[in-house]
Amino acid sequence: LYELLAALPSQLQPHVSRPEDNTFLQDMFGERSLHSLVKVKQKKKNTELKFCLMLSGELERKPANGEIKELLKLLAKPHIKSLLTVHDAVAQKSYDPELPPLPEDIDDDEDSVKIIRLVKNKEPLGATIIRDEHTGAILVARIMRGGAADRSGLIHVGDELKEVNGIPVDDKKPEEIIRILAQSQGAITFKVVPSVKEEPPTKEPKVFVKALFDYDPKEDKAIPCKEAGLAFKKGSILQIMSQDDATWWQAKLEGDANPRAGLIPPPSSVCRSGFRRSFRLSRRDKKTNKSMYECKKSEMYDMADVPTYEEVTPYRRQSGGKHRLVVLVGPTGVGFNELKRKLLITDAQHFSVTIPHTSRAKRNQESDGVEYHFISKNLFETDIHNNKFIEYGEYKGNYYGTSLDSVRSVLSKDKVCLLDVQPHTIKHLRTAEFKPFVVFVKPPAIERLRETRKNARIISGKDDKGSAKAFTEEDFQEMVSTAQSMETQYGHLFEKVIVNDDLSAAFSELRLALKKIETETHWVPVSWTHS
Ligand SMILES: Nc1ncnc2c1ncn2[C@@H]1O[C@H](COP(=O)(O)OP(=O)(O)OP(=O)(O)O)[C@@H](O)[C@H]1O
Repeated sequence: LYELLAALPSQLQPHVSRPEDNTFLQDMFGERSLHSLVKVKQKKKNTELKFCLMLSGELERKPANGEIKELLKLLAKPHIKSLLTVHDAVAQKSYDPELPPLPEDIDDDEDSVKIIRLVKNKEPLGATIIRDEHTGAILVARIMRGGAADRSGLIHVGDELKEVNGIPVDDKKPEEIIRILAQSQGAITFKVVPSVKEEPPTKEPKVFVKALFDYDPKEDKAIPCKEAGLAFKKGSILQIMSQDDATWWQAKLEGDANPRAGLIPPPSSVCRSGFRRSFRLSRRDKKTNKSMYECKKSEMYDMADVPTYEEVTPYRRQSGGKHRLVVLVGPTGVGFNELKRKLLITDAQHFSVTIPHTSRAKRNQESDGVEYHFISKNLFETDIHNNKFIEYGEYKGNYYGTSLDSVRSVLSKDKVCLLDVQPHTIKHLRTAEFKPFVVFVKPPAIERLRETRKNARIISGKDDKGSAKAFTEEDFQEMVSTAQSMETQYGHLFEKVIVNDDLSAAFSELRLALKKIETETHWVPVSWTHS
């Protein structure tokens, strides 16, 4: 290149008619710095560091202007020099894996055989295998989305595995093959007969669900490969990566950097066992459609009733938009009044509570629509009949209740409505209109209740507010056990659990949670955003 550059002006001369062109070419190819650069680059093992040093030399000879000075200063910095030294050291190494030569004994007739070479690091391959019951062939059963096998694009579901690292696998059990794979490091060679049908690459699906139960593949006897399972907790957000297989879905935990999906049980295979409402996983026998797992007859509730997954989507309240209804649930006496009172004191403009209805007669000092909406017994009963109440009850022959309209009235004033209800009413409130944010207020351990509630008083009965008494040991026990059963039965509906141990800590936690749902993006059921 250097010689060519030197020879070019004279070589080109016969083809140039105008003298200016000639001068231009002479100047361009005769330019000293161009020659230096070519010289520098030509030295075969030239490194970036040397290149820069030579460049600096070149630059120093130029008339100094601001930019040249700055460049020289930059190139002289020890950081740049060390960066280049490191670059050179790295660039000279070869990082390609050293692959063993291809096996020579490939049968020419077996034109459908594919030799695949994968380099395995510590991560698993992300594929499962199965023995075909009829042919006895070892087949690739699943490719985990985003795993090493999937990313290679070389292995597909249905491929028949013939050899691993030259070891024939026909006579091996899947477990033995897995052991061979687990022991292999670096390059692994597979000999496979590709499946006839090649799956078209699918786009990454964007379906998110919230898990409504805990799942641990280690405890699940039905999963074909425990390592391929994805453990999650009630409330986890999962991205469903594949539902192609009706017996096992593939999913990733939302926000998890690991690209490899794991197996999760599809909703149809989750059943409830016992009154504890713990979840046991079952697989159904394809022929008899009977559960292969023992879900006793008495435990076989309506499958649709078992909370499994709920499709969710990111949601953010538009500024100035309607607030989500804040629903507090928990055992009586746990501290709703206290928490609501504190919120109302801190910001009465922002928070509000509903005004209940009653059929009892108005007292002198009371006014309609302030303490209560006073209505006749007849009208109260008609309203009950027309499902106007979220909940209602009778006390000393009078009705008391909270109406849906009383909630609407608060929300329409752009205020946050604080409502405490029995947990069984949550499901009626879970609509796009109310988008309830359900907070479970949980009592602390009984020892802490005894300590913190020494001077506390229960306000029993809504009418005679004077009759406040101290908590008894039975009250504490009931509070704890009610909380426990509420959590098992309705836990999947709680978006936030706050333990009311230290009151001010519980209050701060509640305030922060409310602030977050007002201002930040969070997950809500898809159905709430469709209306
Ligand atoms: N974290 C706490 N520490 C100490 N005392 C508390 C705490 N939380 C609430 N209390 C006290 O417990 C008593 C009952 O609280 P509160 O009236 O708020 O309960 P509640 O859940 O609203 O009851 P109800 O369900 O009967 O309306 C009150 O005396 C209150 O001051």
